[in-house]
Amino acid sequence: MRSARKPVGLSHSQLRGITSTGRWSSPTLHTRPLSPTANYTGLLPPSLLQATLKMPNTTINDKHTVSPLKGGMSVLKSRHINQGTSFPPQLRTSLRLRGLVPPTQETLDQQIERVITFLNTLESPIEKYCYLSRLKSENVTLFYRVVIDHLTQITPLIYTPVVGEACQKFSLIYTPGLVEGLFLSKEDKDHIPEILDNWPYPNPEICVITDGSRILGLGDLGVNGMGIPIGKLSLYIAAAGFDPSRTLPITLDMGTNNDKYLNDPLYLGLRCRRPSDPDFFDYIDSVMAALRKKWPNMLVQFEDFSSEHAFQTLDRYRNEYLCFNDDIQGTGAVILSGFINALTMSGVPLNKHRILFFGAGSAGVGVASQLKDHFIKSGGMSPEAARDVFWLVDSKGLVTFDRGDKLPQHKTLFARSDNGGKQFKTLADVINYVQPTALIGLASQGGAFTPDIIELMASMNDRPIIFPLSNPLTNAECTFEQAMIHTKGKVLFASGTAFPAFLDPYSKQVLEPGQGNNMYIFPGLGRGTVLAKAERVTDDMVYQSAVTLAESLTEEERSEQRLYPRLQRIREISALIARDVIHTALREGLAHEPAIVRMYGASPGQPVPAATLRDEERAAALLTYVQERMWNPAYPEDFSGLKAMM
Ligand SMILES: NC(=O)C1=CN([C@@H]2O[C@H](COP(=O)(O)OP(=O)(O)OC[C@H]3O[C@@H](n4cnc5c(N)ncnc54)[C@H](OP(=O)(O)O)[C@@H]3O)[C@@H](O)[C@H]2O)C=CC1
Ligand SMILES: CC(=O)C(=O)O
Ligand SMILES: [Mg+2]
Repeated sequence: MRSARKPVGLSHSQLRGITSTGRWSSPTLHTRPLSPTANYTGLLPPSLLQATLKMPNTTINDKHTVSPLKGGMSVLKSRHINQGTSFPPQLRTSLRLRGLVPPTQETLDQQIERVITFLNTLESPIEKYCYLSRLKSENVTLFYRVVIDHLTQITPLIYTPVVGEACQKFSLIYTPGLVEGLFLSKEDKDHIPEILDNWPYPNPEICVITDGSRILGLGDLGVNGMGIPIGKLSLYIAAAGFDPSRTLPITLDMGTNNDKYLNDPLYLGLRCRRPSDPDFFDYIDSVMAALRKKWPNMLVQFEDFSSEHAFQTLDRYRNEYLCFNDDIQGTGAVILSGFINALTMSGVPLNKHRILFFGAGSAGVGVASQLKDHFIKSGGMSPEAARDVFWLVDSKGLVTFDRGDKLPQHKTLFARSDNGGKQFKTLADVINYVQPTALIGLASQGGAFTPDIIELMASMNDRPIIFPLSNPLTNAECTFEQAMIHTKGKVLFASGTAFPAFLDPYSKQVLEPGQGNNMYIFPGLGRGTVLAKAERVTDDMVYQSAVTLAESLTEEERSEQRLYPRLQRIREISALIARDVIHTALREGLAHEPAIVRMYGASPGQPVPAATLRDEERAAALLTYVQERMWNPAYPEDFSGLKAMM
C-alpha cells in the first residue's frame, strides 16, 4: 500500500476553507475522500493521522497509509448513519460492529434518556454545549431527536444564550475532527470555488453566513462567530425539518477589530483588522457569485453582520439572489407577530400607539420598518403617519435630524424632525418626552430598563408593552420578573432569550414570558422559500410569516396571555409559515416548483389569483405537502441503504 509517489489526495491548497490557521488540523480530513494509494506520512502529523478514522470508508494501517474499510469504524464514524447501541444484532454482524459497541441493543428512546440523564449531570452550560456538539458529530439522528423531544431544555444550550458563550470561547473549545461549517478567509479570495468543492455534502439547500462582526449583542467576535450559523441551522433542522446534510454554515474570516482576539494566542482567525468597505464588498461579491455558480437554488441567510453592512448587503443582493437578512427581516417579522397579539391585549387602538426603540441598529430599524408596514397595511395609515409612530434611541440619545452628527442611512428612516430643536440624552428623558405605549430594547445594554424606567412605563399605560429583546441573557434590558414586579403584573412582555415562568402575585397565575426571537420565523420562512423554489424572498413573504405566526396561537395559548405559541409547537408552526410563504410566492408569480404550481393549476413563475389561493382543500393539501417533506429524525427500518458498507 505504501506509495513511492509524492502524496496525493489532500494537497495544501485542497485544505483551504477547512483550516484557517495554516496549521494542520484534522477537520481537513473531511474535505474529500482520501486516496487509497496515497502516502499521507509527512503530509499529516502522525497524531492527526488518527483522526482520519473519522473519514467514512477509510482507515490507517500501521505504516500510516490509508486504505478503504467497509463497515466497522466507518459506520460508527458516519454521523448520518451511526446508530450506536441501536444497531440490531444481524446488522452488527454484517456491518462488522460486533464488539465495537456494547452488547445491549437500545431503542432511540433509551438512548435519549441516557443523553438527558448525562446532560443533567454536567454543571456548566458550556460543558453541555460541548457534549451536545460532540453528540451531533457522532449521531445526527439521536442529536436531533433529543433537540425535538426536549426543545425547551435544549434550545437555550445550542442557541441563545449558551451559543453566545460558545462563540466567545470558540477558539478554545474548538475540537479537531469536528467539521461543522466552512471558513472562507479573505486570503483565500482566489480559491473560493475550490473551498466550496471541499464541502463534503452535496447540494445544500440553505446556508447561514456571518462575518462575525456583530455576534448577538457580544460585538465583533471574528471567526469565533461560527457558532451562530451552526446554531441557526440546527434550528432550521429541528424546527422546520431541513435535511441536516443539506445545510451549510459559513463564516467569512475577514479579520477582526477585537483586540482581545488579535492578542489571543489561541484565536483561530486571521490576525488582521477588518478591511475597508470596497474590499469588504469586493470579497463578499466574489463569495455570493461563487455560491450561486455552485448551488444556484440555495437560500442564503445573512446573520449577525455589523449594522451598516447588514443593510448594505441586503440592499445589494436581495433582488439578485435568493437571500434575506435574519436580523433585519426575521426579527422584524417575529416582533411584528408578538406586537399584533399585544395590540389586541393592550386595548389601545393601533393608531394611538407610540413606539420607542432603545437601539437603532439592524434589528431596531428592521423591526420598526416591519411594524410601519403593518400600520400602513392593516391600520390604513399613510406612510407619513405610520412613520411618525416611531422614535429611535441610539448611543447618543434620541435620533433626530438636527442632533449634529451624520446619521447613517438606516437611521434617517425614523429620525425625528419634530423635536423643536431639543435633544434628549437619557432614556428617562426620552420616555418622558415621547410618552410611549411600547418600549423595545435592541441595544445590547443589559439592565438598561431599570425599575425606574419600567415604573415610568407603567405610570403611562394600563398595559405597557415592554420587550427587552437583546441577546444573550446578560444583554437583556430587564428580566421578566423585574418587568412583572415593577408594572404590578400589567406588562405585555417578550424577550429575546427565554426567561423562566413567574408566579404573578396579582393574578395568582404562573405566567410564561413570550420569547420574541427570530427562531419562530426563519425556519418556516426558509422552508417555504426553498420548497417553492422561489426566485427571491420578498417583503410580502416576510410580512406573511409574521401574520401567520400571530394567528397560530390556540385559544388555550391566548387564555394564558401568551404573545407567541409554545415552543414545543414550533414544527407545526414552521409548517404553517412555510405553507403561507409558498402561497405568497404563488400569488407573486415567484414559485417555480412544478409539483406546487401544478396543485394550483399554474405554471412555474405564473401568478396564482388570490381567489384560487383561498381554496381550503388546496391549502390543506399544500400543508400536507410541506409536512411530508420535513426531515424527521428516526432510525431506518429498512437497512438496504447500508448495503454498500457491508
Ligand atoms: N430577539 C431577537 O430575535 C433578536 C435580537 N437581537 C439583539 O438585538 C441587539 C442589537 O442587534 P443589532 O440591532 O443587530 O445591533 P447593532 O449593532 O446593529 O445596533 C445596536 C444599537 O444599539 C445602540 N446602542 C448601543 N449602546 C447604546 C446605549 N448605551 N444606549 C442606547 N443605544 C445604544 C447602537 O447605537 P449606535 O448606532 O449609536 O452605535 C445601535 O443603534 C443584539 O443584542 C442582538 O442580539 C438581534 C436580532 C434578533
Ligand atoms: C437572535 C439573533 O438573531 C440575534 O440576537 O442576533
Ligand atoms: Mg442574529
